[in-house]
Amino acid sequence: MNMTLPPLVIFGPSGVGKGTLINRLMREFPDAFGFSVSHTTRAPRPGERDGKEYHFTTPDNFKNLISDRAFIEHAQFSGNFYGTSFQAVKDVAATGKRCILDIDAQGVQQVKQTPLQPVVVFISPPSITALSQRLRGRATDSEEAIQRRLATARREIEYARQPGIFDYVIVNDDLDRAYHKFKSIANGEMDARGDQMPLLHDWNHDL
Ligand SMILES: Nc1ncnc2c1ncn2[C@@H]1O[C@H](COP(=O)(O)OP(=O)(O)OP(=O)(O)O)[C@@H](O)[C@H]1O
Repeated sequence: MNMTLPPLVIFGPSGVGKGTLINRLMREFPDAFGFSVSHTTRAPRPGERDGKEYHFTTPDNFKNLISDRAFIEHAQFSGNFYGTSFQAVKDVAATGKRCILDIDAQGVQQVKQTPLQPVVVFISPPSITALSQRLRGRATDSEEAIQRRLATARREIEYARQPGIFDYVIVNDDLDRAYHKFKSIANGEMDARGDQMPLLHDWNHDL
């Protein structure tokens, strides 16, 4: 059934719970969903295999792929290129799985310009205060990194608020409730429903 479903694009601010929702979906339906293998120009870390964790490539080759329009979306982070190729998404579809793309707002913009017709899901925090608490609760970042993530979050949310960006929004308030909605959208159920975009007007609270 999933062979006919277009790629599922998930985006939302860092710390909102995208990974948590996707991991749960993958655990419940290990055969139904898959991730595409991205290209990168960064060096492989010990244990990483070419074609498994990433397609490792040189900056020159990466630039050639860009000119050949091989990428659905690509971006540069800390001096390295990263990209998702059309071929990588096709490779997932060829296994009979629905491809999940967890990308940022800039990537969403790029994917929406391709003929893939992805289903785009924005994962929203119930409030900015909750988002900042989750980032702190995860305890993976310094205070400076958290402030940077919150600034980026603001841009992601502002992008998502523009008309016509997402097909569904899911407010990740109660995890079980949010997952239930996420699962029905991911499975392409006819009666799947998203949430309303929340106001998120608590930016200026003490975060
Ligand atoms: N509904 C929820 N209620 C409370 N806490 C949650 C909920 N969903 C996720 N969390 C917690 O919030 C933190 C951030 O979640 P997660 O790492 O999945 O976010 P993310 O959107 O994938 O972030 P990043 O983009 O940085 O990878 C984790 O500690 C997770 O356990």
